[in-house]
Amino acid sequence: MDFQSHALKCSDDSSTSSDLVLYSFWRSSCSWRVRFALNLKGLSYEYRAVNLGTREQLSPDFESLNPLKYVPVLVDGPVVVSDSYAILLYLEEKYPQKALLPTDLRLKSRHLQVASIVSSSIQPLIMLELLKTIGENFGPEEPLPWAQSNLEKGFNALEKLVKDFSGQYALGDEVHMADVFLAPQISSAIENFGIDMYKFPTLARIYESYKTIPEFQASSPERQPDALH
Ligand SMILES: N[C@@H](CCC(=O)N[C@@H](CS)C(=O)NCC(=O)O)C(=O)O
Repeated sequence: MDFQSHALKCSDDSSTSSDLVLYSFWRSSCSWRVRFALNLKGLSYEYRAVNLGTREQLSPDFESLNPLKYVPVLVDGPVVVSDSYAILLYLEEKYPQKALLPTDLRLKSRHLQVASIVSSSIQPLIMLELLKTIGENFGPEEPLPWAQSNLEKGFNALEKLVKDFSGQYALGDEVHMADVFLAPQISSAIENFGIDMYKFPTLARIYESYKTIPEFQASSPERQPDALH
């Protein structure tokens, strides 16, 4: 794939929302957050698959889009932004329809806290590359309990943070930023790491609600063009 041509195209300033391009990998939970948010905001976008299986993220062309060599990357005309948290804040400001952050500061801060816990204190500790390194250095039986204990530590905190605020979703009856981060992470915890959600009753309950949201369903890994079935 020619990532470079896109990076060059981004220097052209004449963009509209129809210029949105998302660099994504179907199984990436970080990409899933952005797909979910774009769907919630009703924004159409061009999907460009970056195959993490063949390490396409390491190509010089992709590196010119994101020097950290991770998906997701969103390109919006002249703007290139990577990192799901930054992308979410960018989308929120540029496309205020279907707000993902409430105006109430107390609630807003909790949304940011939940999103940040998922993206900084859970997902980086269970990344595939890290688990591979743990397996190679400490034995093949080590990665799974490592991942499970980090997921459970994070979910314990998240359960406490959402329990008294939750409604149909994490922090009320509207799908907001906390949900955009929680839904893919809970799905991955169950599907990839065998986490039993009974210890986290609020998270388990809201996950059942997520599964019925069309925008969440459409953003799921198996519905992406690069999904391997
Ligand atoms: N904090 C970043 C993390 C991005 C990230 O870890 N992406 C993973 C997929 S979920 C990736 O691209 N991994 C490729 C690699 O490890 O080389 C975000 O939220 O977007």
